[in-house]
Amino acid sequence: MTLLVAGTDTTPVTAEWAMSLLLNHPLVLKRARAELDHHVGHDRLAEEPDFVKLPYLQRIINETLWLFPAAPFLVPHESSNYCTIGGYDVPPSTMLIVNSWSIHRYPKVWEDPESSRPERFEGLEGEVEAYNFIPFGRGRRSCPGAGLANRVMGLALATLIQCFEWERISEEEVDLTKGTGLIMPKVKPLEAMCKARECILNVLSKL
Ligand code: HEM
Repeated sequence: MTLLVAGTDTTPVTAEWAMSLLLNHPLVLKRARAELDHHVGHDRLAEEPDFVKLPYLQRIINETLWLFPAAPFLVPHESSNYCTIGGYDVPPSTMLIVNSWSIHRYPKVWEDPESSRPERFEGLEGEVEAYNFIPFGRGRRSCPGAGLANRVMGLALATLIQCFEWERISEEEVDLTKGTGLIMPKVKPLEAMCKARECILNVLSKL
């Protein structure tokens, strides 16, 4: 049951935030498409083994998880012993809630925390754990689906970017207001316009 609840909405919600950010930052979208065109080409869809050659796509995923972590308060934890956190004495059996949203936007740790810049993850591959980046939690109870979620998001975003031209439905930026709920949804579901890319019609017609 936990697997179903934790694994169903989190990934699509994150993909929706990612597409919303890309529509508001067409240059980032253009760069992601150029990376895909260069390393995957126009004769097939991106596959998992391609990911090592697609660092910018991974930075876009990281940036999305960083700005809009699907579980912004992780899952409540409980202290098993006396401990001290940030100078506070915490007795055993205390419910502890970690606010990843605030940690990700903490200006003493992250430069320019409110803006969307996938480039901030450049050079941090494999080191992000040391940089207060905890969209999947940390430690023994961290998300067991992190690897799967990263791969599914990678494949979904790569396919959407590779196969379609994307545009906002108006000049106005996509509304990035976050809604309430355990899994952070958008207040307004994303609406966008897309058109199949000429160069990929051949691949699409064989699906
Ligand atoms: C973007 C996608 C996802 C995000 C952001 C996410 C995030 C999280 C977070 C923050 C936690 C709590 C970690 C903690 O409290 O330290 C968690 C727990 C969990 N997640 Fe995910 N998750 C995602 C996708 C998935 C998927 C695809 C699955 C399974 C197929 C999954 C299964 C679980 C389970 C079973 C737990 C509970 C682990 C435990 O209590 O020991 N998650 N996830």
